[in-house]
Amino acid sequence: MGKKIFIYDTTLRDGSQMKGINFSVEDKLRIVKELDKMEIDYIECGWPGSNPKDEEFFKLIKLTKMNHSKIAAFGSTRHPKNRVEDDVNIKKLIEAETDVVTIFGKTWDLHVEKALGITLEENLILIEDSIKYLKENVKEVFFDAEHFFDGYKSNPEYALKVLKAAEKGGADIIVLADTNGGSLYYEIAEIIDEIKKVIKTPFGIHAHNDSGLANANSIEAVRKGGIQIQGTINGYGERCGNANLCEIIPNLMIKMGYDVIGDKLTKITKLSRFVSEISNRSQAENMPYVGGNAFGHKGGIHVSAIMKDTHTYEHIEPEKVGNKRNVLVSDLSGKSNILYKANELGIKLDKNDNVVKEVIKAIKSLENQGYEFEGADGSFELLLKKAMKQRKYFFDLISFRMIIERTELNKMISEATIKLDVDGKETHTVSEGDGPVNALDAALRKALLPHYPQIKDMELVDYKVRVLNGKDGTAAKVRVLIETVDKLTGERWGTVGVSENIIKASWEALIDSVEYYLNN
Ligand SMILES: CC(=O)SCCNC(=O)CCNC(=O)[C@H](O)C(C)(C)COP(=O)(O)OP(=O)(O)OC[C@H]1O[C@@H](n2cnc3c(N)ncnc32)[C@H](O)[C@@H]1OP(=O)(O)O
Ligand SMILES: CC(=O)C(=O)O
Repeated sequence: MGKKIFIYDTTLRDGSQMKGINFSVEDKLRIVKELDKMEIDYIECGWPGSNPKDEEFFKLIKLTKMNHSKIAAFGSTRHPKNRVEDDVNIKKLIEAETDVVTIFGKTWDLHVEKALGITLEENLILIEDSIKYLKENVKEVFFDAEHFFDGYKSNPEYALKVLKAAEKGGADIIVLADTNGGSLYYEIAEIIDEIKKVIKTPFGIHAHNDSGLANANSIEAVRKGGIQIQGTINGYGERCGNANLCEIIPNLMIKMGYDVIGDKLTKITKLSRFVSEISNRSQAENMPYVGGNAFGHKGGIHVSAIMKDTHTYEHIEPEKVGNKRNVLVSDLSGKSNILYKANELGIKLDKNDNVVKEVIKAIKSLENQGYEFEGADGSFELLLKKAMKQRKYFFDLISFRMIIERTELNKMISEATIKLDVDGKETHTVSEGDGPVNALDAALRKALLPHYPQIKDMELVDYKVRVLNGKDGTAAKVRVLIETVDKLTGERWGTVGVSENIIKASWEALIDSVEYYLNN
């Protein structure tokens, strides 16, 4: 095992400074629990002096037993007008009774003079006395040197004086912050070489991603001897976000051999998705290591090669980070995509098999008409089974009719009437729904339930419509993608329909969804 690098997670503090993220106290407690299970060393949970929610959180977290992680409270150096022992924010930090307190202080002369409006000397004094006072009351105190790299570029002598003041105050770790995220990795390296000549205190980095280099800058700091990386799950954070721990941790462990989170790396994909869910954001599919498409292969040439050796188009085995490989079927597919997907379904096919050629031809032609099979694995499987003459049919549509009515009371009512042939018997049902597709779904279920009672366990969970040729206005073709779940097993499948008529496109996707379920 290599050298230990300490991870300081600030998802709950800097992560929550991202537009659209607003954690409740309960959300924070749930995330802390997961980060602790992942053996994250430090969890910065908020600013006790900032708002009542954070105050309440810090009261509750005291009652929570942690197995690995240390809890950190965040704040600033004392206000220039206050004596340190009278400063409300400093008092609140101490009252939080956390293992660690992290305070940030100004390092850039521009900020000292413009934002704080004090002299450079006064700033050195307030940094040193804030840290010294906290050290008398808290076990570990970290100093975030805000804008350190910009400060160094503006006035290197003063930026180093700030670090010396923090060291004199007794900071346990000095965290060099690239607050505006504008630094390049070689600048980080060059500047760190200079600070090492001046301070002995261990150092870490807090990098923002405004130049797209937060991860590279953090790794560069470690290469230069840094022992702590501050970052967030999924890279959430103010403006363009923070260094992304879901990318940095695998790099440190797999590529560089550091000791970071013990044997928990295989759980990092799950952690990323959990935090996305709690943050009410879709996980970025193309996120390295943990994204849904991080090991997804679409081009036929890629799929052909990974079937021979996965290293041809994968930098690591997906299992190392708890992710998995997936192959997509589209008009960029070759025979290998079809073979791979068939194999996943337990169907053995030969590359020269006519079925493979037939499916490829059908997919390319259907995608040309607007169908998309990447997100419609259920429809793809039906297509494959049809080509193999294995697809079973359970009902035939005779006709359907939709009525959409606006009542005098301004209520919208959707009603669907369906006539089906099921097992040679004509079935006629009517249902109302929240909207036309919901009514169609309800009428279809009503007709099929007496014959196939198992469909009560399937549920539509997502419905997406995309206009394919917008220039045709209301006559444009639309693609409907439906996602359905089996409530008993949790299995999900997607189906697709395309038409100029949104109801017809929905119907196609809907019957594929039911037929997929009944075929399996
Ligand atoms: C780089 C970072 O991400 S730092 C973290 C940023 N996060 C946040 O700001 C979220 C939490 N913040 C808050 O809830 C509020 O801003 C509070 C409670 C901290 C302060 O609120 P207010 O007292 O209303 O002040 P306001 O937000 O308007 O301004 C910040 C004050 O802090 C001062 N300040 C800024 N940095 C520091 C510092 N390092 N040390 C001491 N004081 C500082 C500013 O000069 C300003 O004081 P002034 O009003 O006398 O000019
Ligand atoms: C401390 C912090 O959040 C920053 O400097 O960006």
